[in-house]
Amino acid sequence: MILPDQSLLKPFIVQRRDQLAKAKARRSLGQIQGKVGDMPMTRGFHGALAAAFKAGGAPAVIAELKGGSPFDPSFRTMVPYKPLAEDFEAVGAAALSVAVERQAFRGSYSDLATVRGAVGIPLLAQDIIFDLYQIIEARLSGADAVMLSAALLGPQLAEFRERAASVAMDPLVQVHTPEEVEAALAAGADFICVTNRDIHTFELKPGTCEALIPLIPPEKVLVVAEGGLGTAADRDRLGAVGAKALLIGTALMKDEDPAGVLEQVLGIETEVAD
Ligand SMILES: O=C(O)c1ccccc1NCC(=O)[C@H](O)[C@H](O)COP(=O)(O)O
Repeated sequence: MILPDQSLLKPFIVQRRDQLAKAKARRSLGQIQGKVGDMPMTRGFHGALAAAFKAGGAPAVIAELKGGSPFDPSFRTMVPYKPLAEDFEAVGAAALSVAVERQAFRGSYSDLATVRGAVGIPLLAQDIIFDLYQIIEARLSGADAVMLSAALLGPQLAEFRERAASVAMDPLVQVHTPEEVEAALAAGADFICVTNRDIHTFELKPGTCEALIPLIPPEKVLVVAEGGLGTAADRDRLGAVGAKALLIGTALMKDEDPAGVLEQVLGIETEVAD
């Protein structure tokens, strides 16, 4: 793992490492791996986004459920996940991202299991992944995809991608710089998420998606855009540069009417009663 000393992610990783040590003391990697065969087959996350893009001709939307955010300490949500996930699916989200990391994103594997029981669309487990154990945990909790940060994993990226694919999950590789785009492509990524946010400083740099997406070959890679997005204009603008999906979290979760925001992004007209 590559973790600069000044990374704001550091305290969260220290805590996550501690949780993982406890989880491994209870059940080893070998033990949890042995359980994967008992799990139902995953629902294709990449495939669902590709199909939604093809059907709609505009970027699909991955709606993210999270209880908080490391870059916005004022953001805490207690919205019950089951009805929220059902609403997102009914409105037209092609897939959902569910935070499973406790300290930074205020999520849990139990949140993921709740959402898995509520909807039929595929799910991404949103974690800060630096240990192969987390990939198997995500699979056993019902996730169909995991986010792998090129910045954090560095030369381990290919190994983590392969491990996710080996348990039938779609690895989505997160990038924020031209060098990370290069590293993702060199690691064989066919599914890349360009983020406007620097994961070490938490700084939002609007325009990163527009600058980096054109560097990615569209015939080989399905591209997702994320970070500070949440309007129909974002969808149009990023669709025009080649994004096939947007991942939207804060703009939905901070609003009093998350499904209403999703409707606006998707351009769905709602009838208003007189
Ligand atoms: O993925 C990470 O490891 C990560 C670490 C630190 C900060 C952000 C990180 N990922 C980005 C997210 O998970 C956001 O939730 C996602 O981009 C949605 O962004 P937003 O719509 O701005 O909430």
